[in-house]
Amino acid sequence: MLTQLSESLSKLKLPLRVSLAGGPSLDLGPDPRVTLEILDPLLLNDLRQPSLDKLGEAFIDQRMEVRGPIMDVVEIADHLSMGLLGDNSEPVCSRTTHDKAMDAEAIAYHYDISNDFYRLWLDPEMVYSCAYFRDPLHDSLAQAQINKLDHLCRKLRLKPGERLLDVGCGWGGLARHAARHYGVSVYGITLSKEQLELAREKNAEQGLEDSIELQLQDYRDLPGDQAFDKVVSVGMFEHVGHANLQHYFKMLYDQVKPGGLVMNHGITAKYVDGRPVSRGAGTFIGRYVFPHGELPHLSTAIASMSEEGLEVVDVESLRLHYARTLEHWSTNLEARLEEARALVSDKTLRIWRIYLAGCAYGFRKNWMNIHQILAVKPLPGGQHHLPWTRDDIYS
Ligand SMILES: C[S@@+](CC[C@H](N)C(=O)[O-])C[C@H]1O[C@@H](n2cnc3c(N)ncnc32)[C@H](O)[C@@H]1O
Repeated sequence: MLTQLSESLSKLKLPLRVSLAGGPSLDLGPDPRVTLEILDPLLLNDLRQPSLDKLGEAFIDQRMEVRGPIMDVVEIADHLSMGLLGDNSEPVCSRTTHDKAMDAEAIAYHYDISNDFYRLWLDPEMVYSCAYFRDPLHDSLAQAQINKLDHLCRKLRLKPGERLLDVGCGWGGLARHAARHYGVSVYGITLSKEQLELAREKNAEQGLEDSIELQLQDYRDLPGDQAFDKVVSVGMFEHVGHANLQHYFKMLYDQVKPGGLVMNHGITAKYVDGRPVSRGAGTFIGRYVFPHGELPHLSTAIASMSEEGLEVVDVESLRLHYARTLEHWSTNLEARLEEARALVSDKTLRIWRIYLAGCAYGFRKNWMNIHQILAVKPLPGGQHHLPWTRDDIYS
């Protein structure tokens, strides 16, 4: 059976061994670093057109076993796929009309799997978004996450006594950093019950309950009464969807006082129409990792913000920072697989292993980007009080 495939596969010259369980094997090049062991012979047919979603699915459904470092598995799977399919983007964009019930379900699917599982591979403050490697050679993940929290607070020019809204607050790392180091009071919202519980515990342990209030709330239920000096949203707008983007930015606009700042930090698509790249990788993420997630292009995000009256003042790409962050997360998880097995199902663990290593690879390859977009809500006369240079952020 393997011989039927050998002609198309062996011309790829990859450090890959393909084997049939208990049967023959085929080396596609010398010194294979990775082995794909086919457990279900029907899979051989799929290997003729090996899209990344099909390969990923075969792994999570245990129709195929992989051996070798997970980063190598992802890289070689991509070369295999590209060698046989070419370098195509996915033709269609998967878009949904999001409603609150659908989004709550999607968030529970991803975030409510187990706090202890996330604790295994995130930094101590459990920040679940791109870190900021000021010193790319020496910064640990923990240091880079502190750098990121501080970078956001500095860009937001937080001052003692101000009120900050954190939309999609996760386990509360940014709220605690801002309250402790910048003297602000924070109102944060999440849709994840598990996150909320642990975030509140962490706030209490650190004696910050008086300055931080966290609630289980959808961004569409915020009151819109301009009660906040600053608004921040980190790693959340990927859940909003193109159909709701305009409304989402209107909600952020409505929460902030005139003259206030809004920071949106999120993953953005490579292509302007938001279509995913890379032979099924986006399909896999949408199906198994972030249901109904959508990545708008930077230009779409900026256009929506502008339409809602937010004046974009600064944009920063952190693409390589996110590749590095995901490498740390993946390495941490790979080092603790036994503990992880006790916390989540085998299928979930396989999905998260592929997702972390695959996204590290994808950011490195420029399949998607991530941008911090800072905007101001101008005062009625059009002016604002931002400094005339950016020296204050970097001093
Ligand atoms: C990737 S996590 C980022 C968490 C946090 N900002 C951080 O950097 O660690 C995304 C967060 O967005 C929240 N979220 C997603 N959709 C939401 C919605 N419709 N309303 C409120 N929060 C939402 C999730 O519950 C989660 O807390």
